[in-house]
Amino acid sequence: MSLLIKLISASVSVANKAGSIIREIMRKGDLNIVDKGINDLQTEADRRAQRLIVSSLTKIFPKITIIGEEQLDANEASSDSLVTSFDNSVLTVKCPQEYVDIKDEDVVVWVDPLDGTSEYTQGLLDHVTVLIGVAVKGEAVAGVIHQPYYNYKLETDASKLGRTIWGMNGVGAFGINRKQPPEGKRIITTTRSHSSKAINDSIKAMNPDQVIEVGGAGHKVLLVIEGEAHAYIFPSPGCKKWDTCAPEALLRSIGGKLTDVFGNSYKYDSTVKHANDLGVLATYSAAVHDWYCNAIPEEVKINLLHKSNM
Ligand SMILES: Nc1ncnc2c1ncn2[C@@H]1O[C@H](COP(=O)(O)O)[C@@H](OP(=O)(O)O)[C@H]1O
Ligand SMILES: [Mg+2]
Ligand SMILES: [Mg+2]
Ligand SMILES: [Mg+2]
Repeated sequence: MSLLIKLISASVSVANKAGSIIREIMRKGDLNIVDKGINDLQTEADRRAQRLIVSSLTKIFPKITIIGEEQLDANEASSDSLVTSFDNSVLTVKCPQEYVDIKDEDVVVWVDPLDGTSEYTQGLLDHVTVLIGVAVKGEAVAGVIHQPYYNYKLETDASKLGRTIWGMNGVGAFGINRKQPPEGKRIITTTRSHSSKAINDSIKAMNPDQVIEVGGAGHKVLLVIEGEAHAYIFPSPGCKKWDTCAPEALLRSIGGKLTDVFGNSYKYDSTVKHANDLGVLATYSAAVHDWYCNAIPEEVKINLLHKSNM
């Protein structure tokens, strides 16, 4: 069994339990919110989900570097029992030849225990995802996106609540049906809680038919994959490597693309800067990516570049 398939399989299992914790904390209603900066919230769910994910994956893969969004006291153990099981459906997949021989030290796992925290605290629950991204030699190769409240408005059947999607370069994506967005239209999805003038100016320059403002990098990439939007536009600083690693890998596995505003892929090795200073641009197909890239005003791009060098 290849290391990568085992790692994705374990990530799917632990992401599912992290989702249960996120639902449990919301049900009990004690979110214990702190602001880490300006409009940068953290709840008990972010903390508990990250402890579970990092401790569980570390137990199985002690030599792999794992980087999580939340800065937590390393001495504080997970209060939840660890997940050391493997998701069987992933284990049946054949690892592409190019990844068969990768070593622990080639791998970095990027964990966003709860993406869309702002929306979580406001009760916009289907914006929330758990993101586990796997980078190999600096490249986003596989991603797990768990959406704990998928179907929560439609379903009364608890067994249908939530879904887990995963994808790997050279293998494809599972748990989601890719759909082409409507032809002859331009639908853009973007942030609802971290907007800026640069974002608004860029969207205006794209002359869209519709703009969907929702929370979460993971959630917006799912909208792009399911054909609800043509592109996810965020020409602003604020997103970090744990926001984009899993979404980038998942998108790539189905022929889409996630880059900075210049069209360059981000790197995900353990020494990279965590901030995605040059913004995020994601599209459903690599063929349309350049159009969106070129439509972002030059002034917006230059400003991002200047700020990133400061
Ligand atoms: N200005 C900013 N400050 C802090 N985090 C930001 C940010 N802009 C974007 N992000 C983070 O990027 C992710 C996607 O943002 P958005 O939902 O606004 O599109 C969120 O992840 P988290 O919810 O995991 O923190 C969000 O916090
Ligand atoms: Mg956060
Ligand atoms: Mg996030
Ligand atoms: Mg988060």
